[in-house]
Amino acid sequence: MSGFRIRACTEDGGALLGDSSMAAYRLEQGEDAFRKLFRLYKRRNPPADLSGVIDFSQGHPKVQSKCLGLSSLNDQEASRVGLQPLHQWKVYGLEGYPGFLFISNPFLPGWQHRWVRQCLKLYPCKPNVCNLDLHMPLEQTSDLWGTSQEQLRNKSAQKRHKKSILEKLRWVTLGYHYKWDTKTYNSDHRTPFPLELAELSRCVSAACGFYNFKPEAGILNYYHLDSSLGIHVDESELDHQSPLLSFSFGQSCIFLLGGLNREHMPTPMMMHSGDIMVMSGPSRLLYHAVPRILPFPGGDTLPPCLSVPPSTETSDPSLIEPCSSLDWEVCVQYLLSSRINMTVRQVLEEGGSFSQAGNVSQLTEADSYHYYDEEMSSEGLDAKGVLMKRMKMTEDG
Ligand SMILES: O=C(O)CCC(=O)C(=O)O
Ligand SMILES: [Fe+2]
Repeated sequence: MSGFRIRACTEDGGALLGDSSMAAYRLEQGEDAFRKLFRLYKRRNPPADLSGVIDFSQGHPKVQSKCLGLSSLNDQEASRVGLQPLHQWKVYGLEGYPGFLFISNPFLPGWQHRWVRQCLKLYPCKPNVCNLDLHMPLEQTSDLWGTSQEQLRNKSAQKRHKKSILEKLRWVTLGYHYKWDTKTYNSDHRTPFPLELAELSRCVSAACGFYNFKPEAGILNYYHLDSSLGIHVDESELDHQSPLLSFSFGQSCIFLLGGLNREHMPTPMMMHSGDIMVMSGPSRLLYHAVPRILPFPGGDTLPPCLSVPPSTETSDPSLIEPCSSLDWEVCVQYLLSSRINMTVRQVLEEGGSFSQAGNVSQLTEADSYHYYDEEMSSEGLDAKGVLMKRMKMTEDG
């Protein structure tokens, strides 16, 4: 064990972990700090002490409020994608993480609903790509919403609920489609990036001072209560100067933000429905992971921001249409035990192309996603559709 690991445990770990977590936290030889903390928070029995997990909406000595330049996004642009006026946003930075911004649910009441509906009803449709395409015929994956909606609507009435196909969805890729096996994007595998999601991303990135951000690729992750996302760095994009944006909806999660290597003690934080993270500058290539999904306390309920009815406002119907109450019923049943995350990335540098870059894959372990999902693992595939043989080797990142 290196001296650095011991220091990380006693200094950073002491400040961030609650007492009982600290007792459980002792680095074993050969286990890096990130993996150790990942396993700690992934554990359900006995449940981990969450008192050291930063909740940005509750304040914390390491959290600083940030002011954004108010002229970077006007109220009308913001409202077209369901965002509050910029002066109402609560934006935070985190000590020790320059370039990292956390925006605490800036969505207008009733508007997250439209994004959830897009993620469940629209974005899994062709030509977008999803995990189910890897092991199901096209006829079965072409209309996940259509095949699942009745089953989901009746979910609460059923004693034993048979999983709908929509509940087997684990990821969708948009724009330049990420190839999980080679860990690359390709110029010849690109489909149109959804306009309204591009606009949402442009609004958020401009608000944070990134005026030239080009939303070129999206990875949507669909989590259930037993899902986690393994330790990784998002470095397959050829452009690392642009921010990576991350939007969360539904149940909350613990997100671990680490350093440039896995020996660096990560910081655990909550991500709630509507929260947005921006990883930019020195924080763009940090290790991170989602060890745990946390159902809203009390069970069988949604967080308050999703318990309001969907907004019916139609000021600019062409951008994102309202979520009907019929569609919302299906989304509610889905979200009672799920979290959806959308990440948006710029793939190419300004004026760059794949041929210039050579599109050479950097096959590093760091970049691989090591999902673990109890149900999917029983089907012999992990959430990204990678064979379990590989999963077993890397199970917890
Ligand atoms: O679900 C999250 O919050 C993280 C997703 C993520 O890291 C990714 O898709 O690369
Ligand atoms: Fe990531």
